[in-house]
Amino acid sequence: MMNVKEQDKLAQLPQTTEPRNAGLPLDLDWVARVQANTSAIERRAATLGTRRSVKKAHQAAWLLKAVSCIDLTTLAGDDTAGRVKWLCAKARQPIRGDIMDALGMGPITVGAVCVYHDMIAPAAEALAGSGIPIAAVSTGFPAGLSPFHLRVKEIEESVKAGASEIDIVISRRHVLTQNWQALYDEMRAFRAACGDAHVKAILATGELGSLRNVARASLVCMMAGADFIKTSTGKESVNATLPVSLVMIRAIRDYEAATGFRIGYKPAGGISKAKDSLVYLSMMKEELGDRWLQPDLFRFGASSLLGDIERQLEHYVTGAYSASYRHAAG
Ligand SMILES: O=C[C@H](O)COP(=O)(O)O
Repeated sequence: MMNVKEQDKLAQLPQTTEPRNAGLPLDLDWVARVQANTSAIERRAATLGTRRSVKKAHQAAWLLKAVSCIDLTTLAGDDTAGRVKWLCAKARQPIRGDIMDALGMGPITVGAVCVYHDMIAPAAEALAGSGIPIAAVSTGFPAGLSPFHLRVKEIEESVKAGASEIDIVISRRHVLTQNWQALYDEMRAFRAACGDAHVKAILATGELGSLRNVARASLVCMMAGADFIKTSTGKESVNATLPVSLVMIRAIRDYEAATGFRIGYKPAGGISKAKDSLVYLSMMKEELGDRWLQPDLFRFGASSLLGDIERQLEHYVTGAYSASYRHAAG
């Protein structure tokens, strides 16, 4: 079985804290220069996950790395305090103790728990003392079409209630009409309302019309101070995809090259298989480097990924697959 020495070195990288993105004045010339070569991006995306695979102990280490980067999410109209408390217990001990013992691993946690505003209080109670952050979706999630002052107020209320990460949704219409000033101003206001809480800008890429729009919206949100850019709410008909991810992480790379600020990336929606998480991690490593394999710069927004990862790890330690219903986080 795997022990710490056998682990891939990526699992031992230190947790560090980045200086926070200070943002930039809106640079419309830079925005206008941004293009996206859709066919080249799709060709590159098609190669991801096909060229190399990680096996056995290395795969187990990568899967544990993926677990540490999950924003364990419940965003359902029928969420209850009971469901959120169960999720928080899972966040504290994401992989069963017998599997972790067999792997020779000490305790790990997920990156954060992600909930609607009304579920922050039960999450705060259940996560007390764990150090696991609470992320709250905000600003009229998922459509973002409530009155602007209420969207700002919602952020303030969620921070007051105990969320240290706020996942805002942008106004898609500002992107579709190329109104970059309006998008920038909105994002600046959301960032200001967050105070010390970190802000993830959800672009809802499935509704932005083109990869070029995704690239430009990513850049504008970073200029306006986003700490993370995130693909989707999980509620659009198309959520996280590899082509969209390539566009967004290359925008992150360009922004770092120009400003020195490292922005986090959160693919979200529809990522439910362990093998998909490995593709995302290897894409981050290849495109941005090892620094983006830490939860302060990379998260999966996922409600059911953890269950499949636990099932694969159980297979690794026992040689047998159990039924997926036994891994209820799936
Ligand atoms: O931000 C997280 C997403 O809402 C989760 O989407 P999912 O339920 O498809 O994993």
